[in-house]
Amino acid sequence: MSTNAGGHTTGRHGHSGSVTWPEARAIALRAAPPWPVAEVSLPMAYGCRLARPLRALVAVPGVDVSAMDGYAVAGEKGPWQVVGRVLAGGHAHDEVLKPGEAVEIATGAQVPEGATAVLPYEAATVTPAPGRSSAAVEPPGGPPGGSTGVGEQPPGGSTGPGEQLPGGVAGVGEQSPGGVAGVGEQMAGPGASRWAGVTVSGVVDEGRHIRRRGEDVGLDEVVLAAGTTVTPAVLGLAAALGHDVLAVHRRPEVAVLVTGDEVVDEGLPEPGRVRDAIGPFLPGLVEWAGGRMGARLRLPDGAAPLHTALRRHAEAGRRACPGSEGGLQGADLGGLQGADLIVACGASSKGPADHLRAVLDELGADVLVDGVAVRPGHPQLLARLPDGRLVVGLPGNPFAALAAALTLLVPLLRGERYEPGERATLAGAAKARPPAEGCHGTAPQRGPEARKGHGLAHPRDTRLVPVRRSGKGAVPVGHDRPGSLWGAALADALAVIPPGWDGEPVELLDLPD
Ligand SMILES: Nc1nc2c(c(=O)[nH]1)N[C@H]1C(S)=C(S)[C@@H](COP(=O)(O)OP(=O)(O)OC[C@H]3O[C@@H](n4cnc5c(N)ncnc54)[C@H](O)[C@@H]3O)O[C@H]1N2
Ligand code: MOO
Repeated sequence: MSTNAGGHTTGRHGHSGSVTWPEARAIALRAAPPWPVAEVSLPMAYGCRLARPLRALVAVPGVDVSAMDGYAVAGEKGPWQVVGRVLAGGHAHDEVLKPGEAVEIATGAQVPEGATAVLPYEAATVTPAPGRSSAAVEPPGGPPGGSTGVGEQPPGGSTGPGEQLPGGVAGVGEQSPGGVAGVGEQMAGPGASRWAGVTVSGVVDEGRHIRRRGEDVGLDEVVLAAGTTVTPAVLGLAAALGHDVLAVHRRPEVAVLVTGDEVVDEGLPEPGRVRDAIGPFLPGLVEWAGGRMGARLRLPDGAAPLHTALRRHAEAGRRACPGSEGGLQGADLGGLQGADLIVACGASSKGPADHLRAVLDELGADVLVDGVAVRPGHPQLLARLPDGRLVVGLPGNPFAALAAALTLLVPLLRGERYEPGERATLAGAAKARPPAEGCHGTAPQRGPEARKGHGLAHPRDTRLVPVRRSGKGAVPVGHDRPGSLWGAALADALAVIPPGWDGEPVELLDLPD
């Protein structure tokens, strides 16, 4: 037996056959398989982890483009003769720009070969052709409602030759929304006569406001490592780099078996019945931990229904393997055919209706965790079926089930992405209910130790205590009986209190928000 950094002993401990809480979590992490890889469309990849590094299928930008609305000019000194216009998404200017020439250009439009820099409208002085009105250089159809075309008189003043247009008033980009200059319009060639004699001047630095091909991302450059979680930004980046599908470890699908003849799914439970309080919290927890919620089946008490459901799942798994034929029809599989992992709620303890352990044995499962020295949640199970699929057994008491899910299920679903929680001091520990004698805890400690809050500790078992983070540390919220989720609903974390805890900072396990 050894002691880890959190002060827990590791190895078999506490209840017969059970392992310590840190060891149970470590076993689950070791058991987490790399979930199957699939090529999925971008929206489907959201929340999954990349199975392969993300490479750029195209350079970004793909060609040299303008970073500003203005004029692409050739040669370092103006004035430049305007010879056309290029819009984003339109035709490129098909001639090499000669020194002394310029094209009006939109942000994102391809910069013509030969261009030295882009002169933004704000820095440009446009001079109409001598003896021609500004209308002569208007784009076809004239400027859109109120905006000023190149060389047109700006509001509130006359535009004499050489006068600078007000920044942003005239612009290719402004004309497009008005439908004046269609996307792709290019005024080189015959249309260039409209520009005859129009010049533009200003001061440019070589290369200024030109985004060069591959400047953001080079062709074939690796931008993200395998294992990266696909966030909204990753989806946008992948699209920008030319991807329509991504190879991801698809999110494991979790099927849930809810046992218990006394458990009802809706309405007011009659005396002797209880509402299912575990089924409702699992979908959110599974999604939060990176899984996908699959089928939920209600099973009557008894070994046979549990045996049948798990055996069918194993057969469904074999059918799902490439090359396997025959077997059960989809309708017979009870919705378990897609599941990578099964969670069984209840039936994990030692009562006459608690058959999970025996059924797993009958099915030849390898039981990896059979009870954990933790309160609440000690009758929790982790087993691997002969086909490799994992079964997590959660206790029937709802808060115990939540604590067990955070112990085994979340590490299994997160795998390599799992990170232990931060450490925090425990404040106001007196609010927490000291563990009661018996199966759910031990007698509270008395004296100065208890006043420091050490009464929360159990001599042999870890305790998981609902807390809320505050400026003064984590504050136990109370209401933490195994059968009630009240405390967990008030809390934002479970404090992990090691056996024999003496007041040092404790790990906080996040609760799903
Ligand atoms: N002789 C022993 N008895 C018990 C032990 C033990 O070690 N020895 N452990 C106790 C602890 S701790 C727990 S937790 C429970 C776990 O029991 P099971 O996992 O077998 O679950 P059940 O017996 O079916 O139910 C326990 C309790 O929870 C209620 N329940 C069950 N399912 C749900 C649900 N989906 N939603 C809400 N409530 C549910 C059920 O009605 C029972 O009250 O065993 C102790 N006994
Ligand atoms: O799992 Mo039980 O207390 O530990 O409710």
